[in-house]
Amino acid sequence: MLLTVDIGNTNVVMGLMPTRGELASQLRFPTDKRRTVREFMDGFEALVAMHGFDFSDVTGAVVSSVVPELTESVVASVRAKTNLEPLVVNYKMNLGFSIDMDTPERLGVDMIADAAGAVNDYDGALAIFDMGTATTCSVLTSDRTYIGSIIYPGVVISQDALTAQCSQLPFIKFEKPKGLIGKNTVECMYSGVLYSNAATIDGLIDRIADELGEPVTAIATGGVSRMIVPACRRKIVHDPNLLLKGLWDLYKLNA
Ligand SMILES: Nc1ncnc2c1ncn2[C@@H]1O[C@H](COP(=O)(O)OP(=O)(O)O)[C@@H](O)[C@H]1O
Ligand SMILES: CC(C)(COP(=O)(O)O)[C@@H](O)C(=O)NCCC(=O)O
Ligand SMILES: [K+]
Repeated sequence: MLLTVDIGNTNVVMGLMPTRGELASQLRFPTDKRRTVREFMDGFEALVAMHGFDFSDVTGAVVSSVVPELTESVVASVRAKTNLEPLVVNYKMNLGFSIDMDTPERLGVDMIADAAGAVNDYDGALAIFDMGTATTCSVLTSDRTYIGSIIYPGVVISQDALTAQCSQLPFIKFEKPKGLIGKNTVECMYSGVLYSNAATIDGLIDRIADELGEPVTAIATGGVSRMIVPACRRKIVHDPNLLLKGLWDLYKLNA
């Protein structure tokens, strides 16, 4: 069974993965750069105990991090608890695709993991939307080359910025709007969250397909994708476990 850790800008997700992409046990911490090795060790303890597993069930470990400040603490805690050297995802390992970017060393490893999972599951050119703290779109051509990405503010942080900057706009916790055209402030904001993000994705898919000169398979993943994808007009495959599948595939290719 694989121990996985995905360190994102909002959440750190620890998991135990017995089969590709499925977590038998998971623990989610808010990302806080002050977290200590001891806290992560306690987290692994809880993760393993939660479903009656034991550390001896863990045969490998893989870490993906877009928060460098936390990577070393997580790696040290994995070592301490499992005696295993975790595979830390990076652009130089065997990926199953090539990267054609100016600075591949800067490419977010969450996007690398998404792409690694996607090239095994989908044919043709790909546009992979990962909706977390930021929304990212990774573009791969049909010859399995990662040619670039698009990065813009994520659904939740863009909403929070709107509320923070506008005196008369209340803080909202997203709910599905009654319709496109709102009749009161909160309904107008619900509509804005949903349809601005959905329309952006639709528009980007069209533009990417135009630029590549071929149709693309669009895939969406990440914490908030579930609420946005249903409002999109383009065909989009919702694949919530894509990054986890990528971690499994990267481990198989590199361990
Ligand atoms: N299932 C969900 N439903 C609603 N909001 C979510 C869900 N999962 C995550 N979020 C919110 O989406 C934002 C991004 O979270 P997450 O997907 O964990 O991002 P990251 O991988 O960047 O840490 C956070 O504000 C989080 O609270
Ligand atoms: C774009 C990101 C901030 C997304 O992070 P997330 O929303 O998953 O926390 C992350 O992938 C990152 O820091 N990337 C480095 C810049 C780049 O990919 O070019
Ligand atoms: K993201």
